[in-house]
Amino acid sequence: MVRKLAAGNWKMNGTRAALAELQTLAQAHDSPSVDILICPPAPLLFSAAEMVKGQAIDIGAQDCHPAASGAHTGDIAAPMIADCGATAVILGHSERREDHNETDDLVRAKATAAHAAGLTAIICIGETLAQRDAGQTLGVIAAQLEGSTPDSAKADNTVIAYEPVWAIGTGKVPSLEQIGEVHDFMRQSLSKRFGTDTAKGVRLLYGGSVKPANAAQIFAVDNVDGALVGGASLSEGDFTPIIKALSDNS
Ligand SMILES: O=C(CO)COP(=O)(O)O
Repeated sequence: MVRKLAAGNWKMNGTRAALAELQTLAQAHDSPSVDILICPPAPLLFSAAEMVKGQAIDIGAQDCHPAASGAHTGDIAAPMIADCGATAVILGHSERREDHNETDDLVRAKATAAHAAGLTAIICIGETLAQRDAGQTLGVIAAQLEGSTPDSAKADNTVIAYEPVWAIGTGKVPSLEQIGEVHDFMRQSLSKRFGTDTAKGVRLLYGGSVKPANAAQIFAVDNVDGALVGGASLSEGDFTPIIKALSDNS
């Protein structure tokens, strides 16, 4: 059984003052039975990583460039993220696919760069409501999973987050059957491509309106190994019950 993962995506929220929330979280979870990852905005990466040094919380970024360095104004390379003390990077979030026209090919290149820098790539995939309504969910998931996951993926350097676009920040959550169907499908697809051992070890997170009130039910679904949490990760008071629900389910 894999170790469960509670990951918080702060998105474009938080200045240095928000690090107090991280400190409270670190104090509250001295030796948790699940892995905890916080992904703050890039300007906070170094301070956040310094703050949690020696504690049971890891820090991740929210994007990286596919190149290791070069003339790419405003971008951040994977080795720079590692140099800050972060250990992971979220890639292919639907907000980046939408805001920056990110394609599966680009996400795959970024994930390859993340792996080369020793980072865990958290690859996000998920269907829109129109795609779900048209019965295309598993087709979309298959294409994004195949297209965005590089050959360098291994159990210990890759996490897949299923985030239905229509559930992000909306308070709407798929039914437990719908979540289970996609997670089972992702596990089977990974198994076909990478073999059973790797597929079993890659953690599959659910993301989209995970809150203290619905976390326990979601974590009870087969093949859900944790969550990628947006809004509810911004306050320790909301994130802690989600971590607890996950650890109760481990
Ligand atoms: O996009 C998400 C995490 O990456 C989910 O965001 P919410 O938890 O705010 O719906």
